[in-house]
Amino acid sequence: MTLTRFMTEHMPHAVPAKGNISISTFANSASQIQLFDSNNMSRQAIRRHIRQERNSITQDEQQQLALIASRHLLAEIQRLNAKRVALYLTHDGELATNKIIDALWQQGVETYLPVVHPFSPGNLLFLKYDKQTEMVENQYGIGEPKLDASKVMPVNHLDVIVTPLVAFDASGNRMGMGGGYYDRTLAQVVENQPLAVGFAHDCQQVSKLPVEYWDIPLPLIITPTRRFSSIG
Ligand SMILES: Nc1nc2c(c(=O)[nH]1)N(C=O)[C@@H](CNc1ccc(C(=O)N[C@@H](CCC(=O)O)C(=O)O)cc1)CN2
Ligand SMILES: Nc1ncnc2c1ncn2[C@@H]1O[C@H](COP(=O)(O)OP(=O)(O)OP(=O)(O)O)[C@@H](O)[C@H]1O
Repeated sequence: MTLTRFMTEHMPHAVPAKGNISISTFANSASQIQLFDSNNMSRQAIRRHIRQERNSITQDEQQQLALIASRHLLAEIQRLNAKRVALYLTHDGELATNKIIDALWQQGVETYLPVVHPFSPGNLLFLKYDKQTEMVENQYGIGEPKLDASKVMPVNHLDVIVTPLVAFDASGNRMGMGGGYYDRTLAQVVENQPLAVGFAHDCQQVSKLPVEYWDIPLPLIITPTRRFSSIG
């Protein structure tokens, strides 16, 4: 299917939501999703439960879901005319990014990956990632570009940060792996430059996340079936 035809057939249908968040369901998607009731649960308990859920998705399903979600994400990136996009390499059952990375390379969009900062604890650097990039494993066993100062892109020069997460809610609240890495990164963002886009499985949505003062809500979240947006 061509991308144009795909986009015409899969334009989301907006449904009014609480507050200023609009939730759209992509065409051909199941409209009823059973939300995990996270009320009164600790952050740690929610994290443990959702990590188990996303790790129980089979490899086949994961690839199918990632293909669908990647098409939606690619459409957003094209709509924004983004030239520099930070992504992540899939870990611990996260929605796979390999297809979207390939598509962006084909289109000449620059891609970047997070690198755990070597001496500033809890912080990330974003390094250019292409076919030639020399990779190493970080302390969590996730591949990252070998440190090279000439490959570092300051956060405010990125157009989009595709943000990994463990759990989210319909208000755009996000909870990650617990290191505060993306909280610190997103704290540097001014007026959605770059735009932080959550990318996650539907099963990672919970009814309501406990929010801490340092948590920064995501303006846009894409799942295989839905788009949660506070930016139109
Ligand atoms: N794919 C991906 N890359 C990413 C992140 C992410 O969430 N996903 N990060 C987002 O911040 C940063 C790394 N943060 C991480 C924090 C904890 C664990 C983790 O697996 N923790 C283990 C305990 C490991 C230990 O104690 O040494 C665990 O909780 O089981 C992984 C990544 C940067 N890169
Ligand atoms: N902007 C910030 N500046 C300093 N410390 C922060 C900031 N944001 C978060 N932290 C600290 O990071 C720790 C982990 O936060 P939290 O559990 O919300 O991480 P997370 O969102 O799950 O992880 P990640 O952002 O890496 O995916 C907290 O103890 C918090 O105090």
